Amino acid sequence: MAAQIDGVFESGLQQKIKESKVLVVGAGGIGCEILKNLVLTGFQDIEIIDLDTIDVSNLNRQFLFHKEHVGKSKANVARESALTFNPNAKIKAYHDSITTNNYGVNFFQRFSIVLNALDNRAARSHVNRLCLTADVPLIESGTAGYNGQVELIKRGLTTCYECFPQPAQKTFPGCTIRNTPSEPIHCIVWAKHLFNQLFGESNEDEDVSPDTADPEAGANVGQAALEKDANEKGNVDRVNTRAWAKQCEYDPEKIFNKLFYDDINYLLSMSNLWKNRNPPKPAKWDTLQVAADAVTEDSVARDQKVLSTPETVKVFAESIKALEVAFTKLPEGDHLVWDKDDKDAMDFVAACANIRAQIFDIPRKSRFEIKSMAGNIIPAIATTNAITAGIVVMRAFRVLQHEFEKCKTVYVRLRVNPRNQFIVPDTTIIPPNPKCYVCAAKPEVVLKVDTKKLTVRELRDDILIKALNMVSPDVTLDGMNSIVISSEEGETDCNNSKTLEEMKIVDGCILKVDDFLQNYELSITVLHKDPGREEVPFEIVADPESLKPKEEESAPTAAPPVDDAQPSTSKGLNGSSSNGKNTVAKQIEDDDDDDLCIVEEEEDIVDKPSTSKASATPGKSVEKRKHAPEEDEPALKKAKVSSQPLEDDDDLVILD
Ligand SMILES: Nc1ncnc2c1ncn2[C@@H]1O[C@H](COP(=O)(O)OP(=O)(O)OP(=O)(O)O)[C@@H](O)[C@H]1O
Ligand SMILES: [Zn+2]
Repeated sequence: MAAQIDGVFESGLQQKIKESKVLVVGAGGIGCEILKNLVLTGFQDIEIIDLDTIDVSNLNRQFLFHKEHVGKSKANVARESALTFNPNAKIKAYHDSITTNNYGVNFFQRFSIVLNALDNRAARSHVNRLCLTADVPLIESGTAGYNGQVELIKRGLTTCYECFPQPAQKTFPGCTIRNTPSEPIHCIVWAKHLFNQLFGESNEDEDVSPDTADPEAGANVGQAALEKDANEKGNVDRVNTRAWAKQCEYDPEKIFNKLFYDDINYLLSMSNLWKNRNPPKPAKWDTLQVAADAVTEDSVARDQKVLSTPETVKVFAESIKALEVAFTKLPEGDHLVWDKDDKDAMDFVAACANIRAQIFDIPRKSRFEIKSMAGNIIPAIATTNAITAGIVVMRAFRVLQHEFEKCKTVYVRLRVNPRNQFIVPDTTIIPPNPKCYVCAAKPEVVLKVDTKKLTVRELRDDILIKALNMVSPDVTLDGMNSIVISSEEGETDCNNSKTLEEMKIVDGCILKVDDFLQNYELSITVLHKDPGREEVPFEIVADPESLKPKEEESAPTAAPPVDDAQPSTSKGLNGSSSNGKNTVAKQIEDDDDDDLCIVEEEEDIVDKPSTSKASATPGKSVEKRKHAPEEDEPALKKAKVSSQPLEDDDDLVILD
């Protein structure tokens, strides 16, 4: 192998490559490329982990996988394929999630470097926290279409993955979705919720019926609304939607009339909503034509054009019947899972979204457009993955040589920038944010929430797990010695449905949160806020200082010393609206210009002999917390779409 021939690499580096132990997290588009690069450049001790199995759709860009591997573990097959390049390498594969408690700080401390090749924010945050605690350098990477990014995360030296707020995945207020949609995406979200109500995992938060608790409807919710009983949550209590659909044997006409005629009439009766909006126009099945002929099976035509109303209604009817068949085949209690690649599920969502759009006079979309919006799809491009993975491994060389100062974040772009760069390094290494809610000396955030409404379960699932990316949080109320949430199964279940107020968690209280698996402690100051219509259910502010009235100019923020918390920037997280002052969230724009030109300005992208001293893995010491990471308890995480702030330059980047 070329990499082992003397003179290809500077000898010190060659030795370090041989001696190092590398963990690759994720064996997908970037992970496969990284693994191939590692074995080809002489790395000999590699571990790779991926929780997934190989899907046909992976084969166009994950070149360690072939047709015969479909259905098999990604990590295991990646290992086998990579070994064919270098049978002498030692590769250990784990078919598992990195967020389980098999992989705690002790596990991470065994590595010289960790290379992330993940596709979701939850797993990235988790690895970020463990690498910080274990003090192992982490190279984080991601691509989105033609854009890519590689950054080093090193405790005390660079920003961590969570130092600055990332734009939250866009969510929409329930009343917009249920009562007053105004954009195609509102109808698409509603249609996905409807799918879940009828066939999927039904979720109280995904109610599709008119919301009489909408503050904008005011006291005057209309005659029809008054006549019907609303339940204590303000939802119109019909028989459970799924039970009702079953009773009427998924009759497309009945379902259509309920959703698009009765419910719309009901909304019309909430007259306050339509004072400054165009009212919706109810649609009744027998006044519509249903296409007589089959809607084209030509998948391109079917995907690209906006279907006529008769065609849409036909697709609606056919997809309901097909989903009914699939659903009734399942064992009692089981449900379907919405998948953009499932023809009937996608047809159903596209048809329902377009019928609702028409009712609300919102532009309708092609199936393809709806699929992209519903599935948050940005195409993965093999070349971007390959370039990005190449940069990851070159960055790994720098890290092994302890040339951290040369590891500036690198962006891969489609077109050269005004400086003629296609691969663009940042100008400086950005130091950690001293107010980071993860890597600061004393991580803290303020949580603004309606304490009369938020339940303990919602605090755990929506805030600690979903928004703050914890896995197994324990929560106590400061000064009261009371356990609010325990990670021990069942121990605090009795609190789950209580509101924060009922738990005596009111304005000004401080919660101490500890996630033993991540070795992560966070202090949360709770501020009560009254509910408002379009407001997000909660807001997390990572810099409590930013909430105080500005009396005097705060001292300018200097580059932070490693372990010292200092005043600085504010950040807003999640709950949807972020008020982060530093957030630069630009939209990724796909260019169609294919004229690529690689111009390297900085030598540090190119491999070059190094003169720096190298040492083995840096000394690490980790404080053990109350639970050993080996204790087993499966960790569940929800995937989130990630994207990050960018540098000062024109285009954006990032990535999942
Ligand atoms: N918690 C986790 N532990 C281990 N591996 C993970 C975890 N979360 C995600 N992954 C893996 O990270 C990889 C990311 O690769 P990639 O972005 O190419 O996704 P993909 O699923 O292969 O492709 P696509 O999402 O485009 O269909 C996936 O193989 C995924 O299984
Ligand atoms: Zn940080």
